[in-house]
Amino acid sequence: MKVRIISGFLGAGKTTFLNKLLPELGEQTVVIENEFGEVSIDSGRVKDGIPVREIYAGCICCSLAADFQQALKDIAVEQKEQQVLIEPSGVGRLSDVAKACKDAGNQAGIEIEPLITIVDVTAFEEDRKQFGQFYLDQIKNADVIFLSYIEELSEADLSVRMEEIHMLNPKAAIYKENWIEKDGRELLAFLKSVKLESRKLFFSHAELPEEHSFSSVFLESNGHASEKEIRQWIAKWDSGCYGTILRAKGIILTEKTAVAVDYTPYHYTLSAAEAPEENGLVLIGYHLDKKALAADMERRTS
Ligand SMILES: Nc1nc2c(ncn2[C@@H]2O[C@H](COP(=O)(O)OP(=O)(O)OP(=O)(O)O)[C@@H](O)[C@H]2O)c(=O)[nH]1
Repeated sequence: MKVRIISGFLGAGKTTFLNKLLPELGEQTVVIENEFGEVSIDSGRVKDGIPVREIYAGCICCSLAADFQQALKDIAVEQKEQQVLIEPSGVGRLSDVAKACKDAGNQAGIEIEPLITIVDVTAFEEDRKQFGQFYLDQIKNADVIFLSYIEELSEADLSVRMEEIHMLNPKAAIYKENWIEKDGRELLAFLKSVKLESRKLFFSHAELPEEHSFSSVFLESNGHASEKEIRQWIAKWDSGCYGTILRAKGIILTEKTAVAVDYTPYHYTLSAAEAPEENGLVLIGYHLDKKALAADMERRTS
């Protein structure tokens, strides 16, 4: 059974990348979605028809490692030919996820494909500064690196970023084009062209400094919000008055339709969506003032 891990920090583009690859991987593919938050949003974003196992409310690299290994072993027992795509939470350590796969694989005949990391080049400098080795674990342990939001950097800035990333992990193959514009066939061809030397995982065992400990909250919206109100929430998140919000996603019902919210401090989009099962947003960050966030949302939805 082949296993592919698609890692990357919060909002880097993991689910988008996974959805490009899926049509190329044949029918016997299973996705394992790991969400740090207590509500699983990404399982609903995976292409229709693909079985998804959800492991949420923690990370498969630490608190949920045992559940994760069991899920892998179960899949291996059910059908040996399957491929598994794993999307760890954006705040997981790739070294530990890969080790958990390796340990499960020793018992269940699992073959680990090149480890993929997606890096948002516009967020790289700031995230590296804030989260240090914890953040760099994903980059240092990647076999293949895809860069997102490259269209937002000048050529000169992009080549500086690429060089920095290369220096951090000289063995990784870096895909130099804008992968978001490519189809899955091309991305898979690149992945297959990567020649793997023996893989040695780098364990920094980096913990986040206490003041940066991540937490999450699900904000349920009981009524209808307007797009204007959603933009006002986002302006408040950006102001830092509720703590540091690093990621928000989910679907909010409006009077006429529903709006998918996709937020990081560097980019956000609001787009039309189908009515959701859960009318609300998952927020991940640190120093979150959860009470004030919930009160603000309640006050504004009617
Ligand atoms: N313009 C642009 N948008 C991108 C790029 N990469 C990702 N996105 C967008 O970024 C948003 C977040 O992408 P996701 O695929 O949900 O990111 P993720 O890493 O799965 O997010 P989490 O699992 O929540 O950490 C989506 O709206 C993507 O379309 C890129 O290179 N360029």
